[in-house]
Amino acid sequence: MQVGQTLQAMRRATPLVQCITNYVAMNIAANVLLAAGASPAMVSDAEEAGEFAGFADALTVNIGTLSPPFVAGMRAAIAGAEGAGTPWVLDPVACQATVLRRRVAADLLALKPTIIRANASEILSLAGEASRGQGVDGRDSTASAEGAARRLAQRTGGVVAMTGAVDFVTDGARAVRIAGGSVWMPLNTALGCSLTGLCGAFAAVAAPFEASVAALALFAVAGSRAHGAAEGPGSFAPLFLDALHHVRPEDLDREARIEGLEEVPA
Ligand SMILES: Nc1ncnc2c1ncn2[C@@H]1O[C@H](COP(=O)(O)OP(=O)(O)O)[C@@H](O)[C@H]1O
Ligand SMILES: Cc1ncsc1CCOP(=O)(O)O
Ligand SMILES: [Mg+2]
Repeated sequence: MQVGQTLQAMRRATPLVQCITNYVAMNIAANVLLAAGASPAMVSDAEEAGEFAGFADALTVNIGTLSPPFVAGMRAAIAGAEGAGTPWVLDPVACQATVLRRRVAADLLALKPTIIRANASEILSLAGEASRGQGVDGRDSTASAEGAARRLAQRTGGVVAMTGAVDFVTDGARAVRIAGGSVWMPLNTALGCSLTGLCGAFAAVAAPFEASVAALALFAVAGSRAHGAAEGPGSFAPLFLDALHHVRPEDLDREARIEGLEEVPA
């Protein structure tokens, strides 16, 4: 898969990505998008979110710090994105944890996100299966949730980009696994949320499956590079931002560890 070409297209476009994300992630995700080559804007109030989504290049919706005003903003923005034919990405943070989260995640899922980016525990919950997630932290392996991810993709017609020690991306028929990254990534809060934003940036320039693979591969390669120079989660964070910025398209093609899987009938 031509992930390098997709990275080049994303950087050339510098896509405007509207991120409705949580209070924890706002600053981190904005810096991740800027370092990678996109243009983030954290715009979530219902009074302007729909208007903004009408001209943004992509929208991402994250339920990390849920409240009624956020939900109203999400709904307005998704309507605006759909009206403009703009791709949108759902990040169902901790959707297994509470009644409110399960309900809002199910409501948003019914609006058919272009891409769902989540950890394995969240994917299992969205698919209606038992989840061992602890709050925002995944506690299930992606290997145990590949079937759930495929079923979810088939049900929604979107792409599922599931992350963990090994990532798994599927559109219900095609699937790949992506290796790499660092054990210090889950010890840096909001990196998953930031990756959701990056999926939006790539979805602005590529089809959802290819966009998801490129975004996750860039994270994996940058994470592996930063791991080599870091001493722990603290020193990892700035090195990871630098790596996101410095990975060139040809580096991504060379270093990405993407395993294509056999296609299953949709
Ligand atoms: N044990 C691990 N080893 C390597 N990379 C990991 C590991 N766990 C998560 N990652 C990477 O961290 C990023 C965020 O994924 P994840 O932690 O699953 O999301 P979330 O923060 O939403 O739970 C992804 O790029 C993923 O590949
Ligand atoms: C800690 C926390 N609490 C509510 S949202 C959030 C951030 C979760 O980020 P991620 O899912 O990327 O780990
Ligand atoms: Mg998350």
